[in-house]
Amino acid sequence: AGLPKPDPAGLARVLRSAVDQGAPGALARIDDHGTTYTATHGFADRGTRRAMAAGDRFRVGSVTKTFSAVVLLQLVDEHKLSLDAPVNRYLPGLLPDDRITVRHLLSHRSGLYDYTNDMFANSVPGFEAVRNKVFTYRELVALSLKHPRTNAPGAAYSYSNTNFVVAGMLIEKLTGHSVATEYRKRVFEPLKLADTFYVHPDTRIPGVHAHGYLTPDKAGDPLVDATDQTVSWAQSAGAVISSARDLDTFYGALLGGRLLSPARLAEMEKTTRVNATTAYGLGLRRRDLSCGVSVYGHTGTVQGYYTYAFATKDGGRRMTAVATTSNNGKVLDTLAGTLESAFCGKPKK
Ligand SMILES: CC1(C)S[C@@H]2[C@H](NC(=O)CCCC[C@H](NC(=O)C[NH3+])C(=O)[O-])C(=O)N2[C@H]1C(=O)[O-]
Repeated sequence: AGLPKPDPAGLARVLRSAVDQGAPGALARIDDHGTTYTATHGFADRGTRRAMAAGDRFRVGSVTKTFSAVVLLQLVDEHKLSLDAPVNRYLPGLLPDDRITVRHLLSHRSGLYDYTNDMFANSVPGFEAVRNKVFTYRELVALSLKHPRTNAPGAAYSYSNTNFVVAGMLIEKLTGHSVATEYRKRVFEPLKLADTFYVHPDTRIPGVHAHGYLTPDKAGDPLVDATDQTVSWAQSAGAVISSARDLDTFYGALLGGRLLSPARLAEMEKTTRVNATTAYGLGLRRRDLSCGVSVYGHTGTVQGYYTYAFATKDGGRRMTAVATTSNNGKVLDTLAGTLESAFCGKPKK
């Protein structure tokens, strides 16, 4: 309440710009206290030229990190895990520093190096080398531990996929189940997220979905259809598949207090400033918009898909926007404009 009305025309303009800047397709959905707005532009499939549909499924990338954080924070609520305990208490000998705590992982303050920096230094060859590979969690952690830590535990924010790979290991160790089972039992089923899946290591997106296209590093080279991949290089850090409707439902339920105790949700929203407009809590980003509104959610970048999925602090208004390319900074920056259209309304004249 008190928010400016959404600006559907502005939302549609942003999607058109994203497509003009190289995304084959784009979609957005706003759920605002019972009213839904959708917008689409371009193609879901360049081969068949099927038009983008607002209900198309897609890979959410690091939006997955909020799902993993929710499961771990539920385990805290169930007294099975302490945020300020050393990770090595639950996974003896895994990390080379007993001072790294669970909270450090979820807030990207552990100092654990992000192995994807090496993996995707050359975007297309890096992707082709792993798109059908299946990694164990320990293999991914080992790739990280080949490098020195980026900071002492808790000393600084430094985003790292490794943190949420370890989070997946914690979920499996503490529950005795796969992350797939825990996501399904604790989030997907209770919220009836019918478009949301964790199919790792299967490479296919179930049901009607948008194709995602990786932009090569060299200008002029053809886009690479990156739709089918294991996402085993990310798993609990990035392998969830969903839809705009389901991500709006998820962040609405999370911020509306349906998934965690008030105390745990408050801990999730306690943030470290990342830059002038962004701060990071526990598996949750806060973005401070031009109209003074702060929204909470996560962004995602996985080969072929950029995602923004954010909500107001009370979860009353949510927006998910997707562009079906990646490795294209102009598209990523342009797509951020959907947040302004959704939560700040028409630009002031
Ligand atoms: C912090 C981010 C941006 S990166 C992190 C995670 N995605 C990855 O780690 C994939 C990185 C390679 C993706 C690839 N890029 C290259 O290959 C570049 N050479 C492309 O664009 O398809 C995710 O998702 N997070 C984003 C987030 O949280 O917003």
